[in-house]
Amino acid sequence: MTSAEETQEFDVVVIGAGPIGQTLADRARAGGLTVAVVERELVGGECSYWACIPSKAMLRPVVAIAEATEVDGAREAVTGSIDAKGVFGRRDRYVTGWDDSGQADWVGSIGATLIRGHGRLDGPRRVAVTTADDRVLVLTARQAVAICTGSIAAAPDLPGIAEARPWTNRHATDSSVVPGRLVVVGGGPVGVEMATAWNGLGAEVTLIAREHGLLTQMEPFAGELVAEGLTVAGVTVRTASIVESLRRPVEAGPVTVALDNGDRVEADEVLFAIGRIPLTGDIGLETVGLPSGTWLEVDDTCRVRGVDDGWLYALGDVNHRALLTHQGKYQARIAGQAIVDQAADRPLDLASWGPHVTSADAAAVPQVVFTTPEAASVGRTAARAEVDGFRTRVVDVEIGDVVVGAKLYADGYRGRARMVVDEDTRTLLGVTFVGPGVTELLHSATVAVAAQVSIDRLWHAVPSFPTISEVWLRLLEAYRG
Ligand SMILES: Cc1cc2nc3c(=O)[nH]c(=O)nc-3n(C[C@H](O)[C@H](O)[C@H](O)COP(=O)(O)OP(=O)(O)OC[C@H]3O[C@@H](n4cnc5c(N)ncnc54)[C@H](O)[C@@H]3O)c2cc1C
Ligand SMILES: NC(=O)c1ccc[n+]([C@@H]2O[C@H](COP(=O)([O-])OP(=O)(O)OC[C@H]3O[C@@H](n4cnc5c(N)ncnc54)[C@H](O)[C@@H]3O)[C@@H](O)[C@H]2O)c1
Repeated sequence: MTSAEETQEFDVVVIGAGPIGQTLADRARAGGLTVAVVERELVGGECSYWACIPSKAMLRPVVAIAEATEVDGAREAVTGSIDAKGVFGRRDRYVTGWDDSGQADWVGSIGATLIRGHGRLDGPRRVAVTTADDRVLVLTARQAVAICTGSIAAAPDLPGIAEARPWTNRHATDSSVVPGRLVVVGGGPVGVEMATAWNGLGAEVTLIAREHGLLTQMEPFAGELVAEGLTVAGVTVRTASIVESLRRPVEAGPVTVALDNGDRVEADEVLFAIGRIPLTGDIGLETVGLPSGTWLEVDDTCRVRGVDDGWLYALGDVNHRALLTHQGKYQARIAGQAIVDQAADRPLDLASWGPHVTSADAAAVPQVVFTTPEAASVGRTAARAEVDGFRTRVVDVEIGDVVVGAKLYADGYRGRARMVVDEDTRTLLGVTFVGPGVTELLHSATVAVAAQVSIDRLWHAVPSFPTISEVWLRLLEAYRG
């Protein structure tokens, strides 16, 4: 039982202080609302400590070296091997030694109240927080409760999995020891990025993907070029391979990974990067009539479906719209505006691309995979556009053959770009770039897709010479024919 003294009232209660919960708190505070943010582990969430930030801190040195070796004259200056200690030191700085006091201070600096503990819904508009010393504090929310609890790595139910003690994204991003041999299972973004990072750090890496290619959410050529890049870098890539069991008979000994074709791969560590499961199993969803442990289905303002009065929001990974930090933060900006406007009795504008609708979740999600080569995409793939019923035309260019800026960027540049055009509106449905140095190019495509810029107007967006951006001209020329 909780006593009346343990109850506090706020306009908004946010469960989970990852990047998405923090962004929502910021928007609600900017709109003058009172906000409590509940966090049970580290303020900053998975992204700050075991995902985006440490992985990119580790990948950047690997990519920098790979790029230098693609430039005649610079290549000769790359001697010796990567300094793993230096890379780990760099990562440790970016994760602030897994100390969240800076981010906790930031929550205070915006005028939100940080409450440390495990949050659970306790009926409509109520959140019960169990603190580390087992006190229960009840928070009530006048306007909204936002579930921003994120996700954890999925673990397969395989014989020998417990004794194998597999790595998840956590060990893959916080280990300061380079295993001699590492098996990475999963050909998605985590798998290919971690294979790139640990191979660059000196591990002998085998990447095992159950599908026929890698990065299957992107255009097929993205996975093909990334697989080629991994192979050239020394990674053994095995696609269409299923892990059937694991064995680590001696605790300090190697682990053996058994594949469906009878092959065995021995390694010192095995990383499972096979997707995520939502952290919704122990957050009191049943107290508001929702099933627990599932992804939360939301409308386009990120309100959870099936909840009366629309007071419950779910943002970021938990709603499974796009498991990306930037897209979850976008949802938080939109939902935050909706919560603030509703509190002020202002009507919501629910038109597509309006201020209270996360239209980009469906049409313009950008993603960069930081491999060598980099893979960057926004919007629909050609296959997706076809399934969605668009009348499309698809144009491809080999970047290294036709873009002078790319040739100058890397001798023997290998990369490809694709533009998927909606023939009825002559606007872009999706764009993909794969190649060295394309990451910073992606936002130009995101602007074109989200703003529905017509092909005819794109001719007036002149790329600087000689940059990789001139790929836009080559795509337009290919479209014109
Ligand atoms: C290895 C890896 C690399 C990635 N790289 C990128 C990248 O480069 N770019 C990108 O955009 N995305 C990347 N992602 C995805 C990105 O990490 C997630 O999309 C992002 O972290 C989602 O943010 P979130 O706030 O929803 O969840 P999280 O970051 O997981 O934060 C959720 C927070 O809620 C807390 N919490 C959970 N349950 C409770 C509870 N009951 N009570 C209180 N607190 C609770 C957790 O402790 C956590 O702090 C990567 C993912 C992985 C695994
Ligand atoms: N740079 C980035 O933007 C970035 C980097 C890392 C992760 N992320 C995001 O984080 C999320 C998680 O990434 P992820 O790569 O773990 O998941 P994912 O779901 O994107 O890819 C997992 C892959 O593992 C495969 N798989 C599933 N079960 C398997 C099994 N039992 N055995 C073998 N393979 C299996 C899937 O078919 C899939 O190809 C993704 O949504 C991703 O977009 C983004």
